[in-house]
Parts: sequence; structure tokens; C-alpha cells
Amino acid sequence: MSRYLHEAEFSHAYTPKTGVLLLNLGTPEAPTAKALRPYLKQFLSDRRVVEIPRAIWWLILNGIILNVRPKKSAEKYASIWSKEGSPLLVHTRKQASLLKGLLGMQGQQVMVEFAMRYGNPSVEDVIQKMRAAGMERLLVLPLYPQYAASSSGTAHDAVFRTLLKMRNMPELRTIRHYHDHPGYIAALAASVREHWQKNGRGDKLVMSFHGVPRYTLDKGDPYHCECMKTGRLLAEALELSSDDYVVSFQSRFGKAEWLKPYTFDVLSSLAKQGVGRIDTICPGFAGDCLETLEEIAMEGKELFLTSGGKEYRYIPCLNERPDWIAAMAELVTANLGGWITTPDDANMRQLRARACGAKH
Ligand SMILES: C=CC1=C(C)c2cc3[nH]c(cc4nc(cc5[nH]c(cc1n2)c(C)c5CCC(=O)O)C(CCC(=O)O)=C4C)c(C)c3C=C
Ligand SMILES: [Fe+2]
Ligand SMILES: [Fe+2]
Repeated sequence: MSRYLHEAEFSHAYTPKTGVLLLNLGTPEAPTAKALRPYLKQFLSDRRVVEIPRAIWWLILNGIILNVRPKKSAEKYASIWSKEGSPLLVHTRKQASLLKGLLGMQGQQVMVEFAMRYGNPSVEDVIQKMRAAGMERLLVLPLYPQYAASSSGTAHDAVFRTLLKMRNMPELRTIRHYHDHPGYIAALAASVREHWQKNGRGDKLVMSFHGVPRYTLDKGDPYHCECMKTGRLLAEALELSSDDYVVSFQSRFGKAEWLKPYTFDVLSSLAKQGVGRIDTICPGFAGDCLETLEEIAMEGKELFLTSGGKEYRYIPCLNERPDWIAAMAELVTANLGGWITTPDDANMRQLRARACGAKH
């Protein structure tokens, strides 16, 4: 048995293509405990996500977490599941399709696909499929604006691991982050302004980012800094003073200290201080998902209102906003520099490939 993935016999007669691969986290196949178990097992067995010694973690994961969490998480997923499926998958699929359409309209001849770090469609399957269709240059864009080892880092690992198994590797470029990309910041700012126009303006804007364990910052992970920078740039774009907004971190998992302040602490203390109306936004998520729709839009709201707050409004993620898709296209185009992009280039390469025929 070959140690490499299967590939068709080499032939000159193909059109070399450039591919863009969007990567997201992944989501269970259904909002049930049965579907949650393998998803959580794969996710939480990732050494980039949980760094505690393997033997101890194996016992905790298999002995406790996988017996308790699937049922609880399934209930949460059930509360946000749509007719089309899990919001994370639905938005990622639409983003890939819209990006492909926009790049095509801009004259770029590129394939655009998406894959999930955990679950399906898997990174390996999608890269193999792209390779079989002639992809020989690959640009990878994780859908996490801020780099964390536990999100973008592990997404890149999955790509590198796939390439390690390939005989005929594509050229590879990766986008590490886009936390300060002007188009991304402008789209966030526009979404806040539109929300204010429609619903009125709250007394405070809470910018909630997914958390990570505090020790990752001490060990050199840039995630905290990148979240703070996104927060500052968004505040500047909205002309907010430091009193008008707060950056906080959500989704704490386990007993260890995570990045602070915790979003739920911020929400209850704002309510107790008498800040009546707040707007919340999750700039670290390119699309709405469990962590935004259930934790922030639902749980956060309940906490704020039961702690004495008056009005709580959640601002949706960028999702399929045209300004966000345009920002993605700009980011991708800048990172495709020098690779085939136009139909003319592609035709030239095809002619050259034909001219060299099967002589060697
Ligand atoms: C935005 C980037 C993300 C980072 C960084 C991140 C780190 C991280 N997450 C966990 C544990 C869980 N996260 C879960 C869901 C989840 N996480 C992200 C993004 C980041 N996580 C997203 C987009 C989602 C939603 C997925 C969806 O299907 O909608 C979950 C699963 C849900 C649950 O059971 O609560 C866990 C678990 C850790 C431990 C971690 C960093 C160390
Ligand atoms: Fe997470
Ligand atoms: Fe910092």
C-alpha cells in the first residue's frame, strides 16, 4: 500500500488551476448527542486545542466530557439549527459560493472550495478533489480574522498534513490573519452603523471574541493582541471613545483561567452598574454559529436582562454581507499576486502544456 494519497497518472493534457480554500471549524452533522460525540471527540482530541498531558486528558475526555457534554451541547445546537442545517455550515457554504461568483466577475479564474477542520467536508477530501480537478496552486484562507494556534494554526496543520501525504504537491500560500484588514474593519463598522440606524444606539457596544486559555498568551500566541487591535480599529472607525465600548472574551471551556474579562461577567456588571441598553457584536466570527447565536444572542441576553439591564441587541456576524464578500475577494486577490488569475493566463498555460505534448 502506498504511503501517499491516490492520484491519477500524470498527464500533460490538463489545465493547471489555482484554488482558494476557505477553512472553518466544523460543526456536528445533526443537533443530537449521537452526532455531537464524534465531533467533540475529534475537536477536543486536537493537541492544539487542549494542551494538557495526553494520558490525563484522555481519561478526562473519555471518562467525563464525552459522557456529559454531547447531550448538553446538542440541546444548544437544537435551539439554533435552521432548516438548511447548522448555521456555521450554511454560512460557510454561502460565503464560498459568493466569493467564487465575485472573483469570477472580477475576471479571476480560480476554484473556490471550503472545508472543515473537524468533521465534513474534510480538508483532505477537499484538497484531493481540487487536485484531481487540476489545482496546482493553493491559497488557504481560514475564516478566523485573528490568528490563534487553536483555530487558524490547527486549520493550517490539517492542510500541511494533507500535503505531506501527496506525491505531486501543489504550490501553497496561507493567509495567517486579517484582524486589521481595512475591508473587514469597514464591513464591521458598516454593520454596526446599519444596526444603530434601524434599532437606535445602545449606551455601550460590547465586542465579544471567542476566548482561549490565558497561558497561550504567556506562551506567545498573538490572539489576544489581535482581538484588542480589531476592537480598537472598529472603535476608531465608529468614532467611539474608550467609554463607549468594551472588548471581552466568551466561551470559556474547562477550569483554567481564560482571557479576561469574561463576556458574561461584563454583561452582568454593566447591567448592575445601570447601563440600560447595550449592543453586542462578535467580530472574531466570520459567520454566525453556536457561539454567537446561542451563547451571545440568547444566553447573554437573558443574563443581561435578569441582571437588571433594559435592552439587549445582538448585531449579526458579517455572514453574506456584500461588503464582507468584497473584502474577502480583496484579501484573496492580494494574496494571489503573481499566480494565474485571468482567463488569458490560463489559456496560455493550457496552450504551453499542449505544445509540450507527451514528448518527455
Ligand atoms: C473564533 C475562533 C475560535 C477559537 C480561538 C476557539 C478556541 C477554542 N474552542 C474551544 C472549545 C469549543 N469551541 C466550540 C465551538 C466553536 N468554537 C469556535 C471558534 C473558535 N474556538 C466556533 C466557530 C464554534 C462553533 C461551532 C459551531 O458548530 O457552530 C465547542 C463546541 C460546542 C460546545 O460543545 O460548546 C467547543 C467544545 C477550545 C477549548 C478552544 C481553545 C483552546
Ligand atoms: Fe471554540
Ligand atoms: Fe496585547
